[in-house]
Amino acid sequence: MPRIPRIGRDRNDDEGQPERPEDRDVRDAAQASPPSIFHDEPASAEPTVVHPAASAPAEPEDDLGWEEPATAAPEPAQAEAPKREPIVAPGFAVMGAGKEADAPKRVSVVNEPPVDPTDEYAWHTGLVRPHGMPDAVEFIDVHKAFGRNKILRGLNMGLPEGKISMILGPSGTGKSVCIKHMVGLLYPDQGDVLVHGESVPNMPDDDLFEMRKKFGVLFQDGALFGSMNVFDNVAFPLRQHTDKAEEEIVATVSSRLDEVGLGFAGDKFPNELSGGMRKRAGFARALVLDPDIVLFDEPDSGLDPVRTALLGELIQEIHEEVMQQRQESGGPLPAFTLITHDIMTARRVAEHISVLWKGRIVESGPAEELFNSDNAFVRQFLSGESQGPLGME
Ligand SMILES: Nc1ncnc2c1ncn2[C@@H]1O[C@H](COP(=O)(O)OP(=O)(O)OP(=O)(O)O)[C@@H](O)[C@H]1O
Repeated sequence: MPRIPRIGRDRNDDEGQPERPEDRDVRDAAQASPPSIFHDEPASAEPTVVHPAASAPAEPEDDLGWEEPATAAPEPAQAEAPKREPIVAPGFAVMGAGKEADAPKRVSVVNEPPVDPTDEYAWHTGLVRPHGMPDAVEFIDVHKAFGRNKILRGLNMGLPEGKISMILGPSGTGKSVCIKHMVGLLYPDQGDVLVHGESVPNMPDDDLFEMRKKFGVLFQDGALFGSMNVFDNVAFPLRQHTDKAEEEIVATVSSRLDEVGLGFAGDKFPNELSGGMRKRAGFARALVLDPDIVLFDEPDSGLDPVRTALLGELIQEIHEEVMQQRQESGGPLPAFTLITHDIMTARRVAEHISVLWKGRIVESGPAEELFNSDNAFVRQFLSGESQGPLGME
């Protein structure tokens, strides 16, 4: 049985923490990593591998595999007029069926200024707008600190099944920390994280190991193993976590590589690929075990606007495809969750948005409703304005 990393369960500070999985080499990762979780380690940091083709690496061909974008212009957000929900006074009431539904319900006037502008949670209505689907992942009053640095401070958040959702929020607010809680690489100091209704922090190691098979994770830069070619990188979870015959592995990997437009690149090494190609290879690897939940940590970082738009389209296409398969097979509908700072990507791709700030949700709900929110923070963040509650602090 592979060793399950239990990061941050006993200690909260950086000093003296157990060795992080990110720091392990490929062999350790093979033993310790969940099936499709590959840590946020740029290929360039991997040990140098001399490969015939790598001795004089060709300039990465950025355009390989990409077709011309149909258009980079954003789709109209919705066909029908957005449904506006009443806004509640900051810090008081929550509508819908969220965990805060027991809070006193004091519905106030739309655009009411914050009760106390010096209150750092003045804009956190915590409004949970109904999305009509069960949650694949739920954070229930989660608190997490590293030493004195309190990152999650009472986080209540749901990520719906069958949707592409996004967690948006300022830098350093704890978005990546959320991903690590979902897959059991970090544990809450307080509160609970549920995946398909099961508590991750309370899972025995064997169950945790199985639970991780539900996830595919695409970390920034694809986090490919630099010592393996693209084919072997994508085949890695299948070889580690299934008993599939090599013939079946070849068929699965080839089909996943074709899907992401890298059918021709199986024998290339990560250092021969452009950033966009590495991300697509990482995406193919994240999908190879048919996960129920796919997590993308800033998939658009380092990509130009056109490649970003194309990656967004690819995510939508594959989500739709998996939706159809699951509707036919009856399995859980796929929950794709992206962490991004790119508002254009959010406008184009997101069906559900959670805005995270200071360790709590400001508002969450269907994307078109969030883009039409009357909350000044949400409005500022989703329009990228310099004026508003969010400053440089
Ligand atoms: N293992 C750890 N030990 C100590 N501090 C940590 C650890 N992991 C994360 N942090 C801290 O938690 C905070 C939130 O980090 P996180 O990476 O989740 O932010 P983020 O919202 O994803 O930011 P960005 O958008 O810039 O990527 C940061 O201050 C980070 O330094």
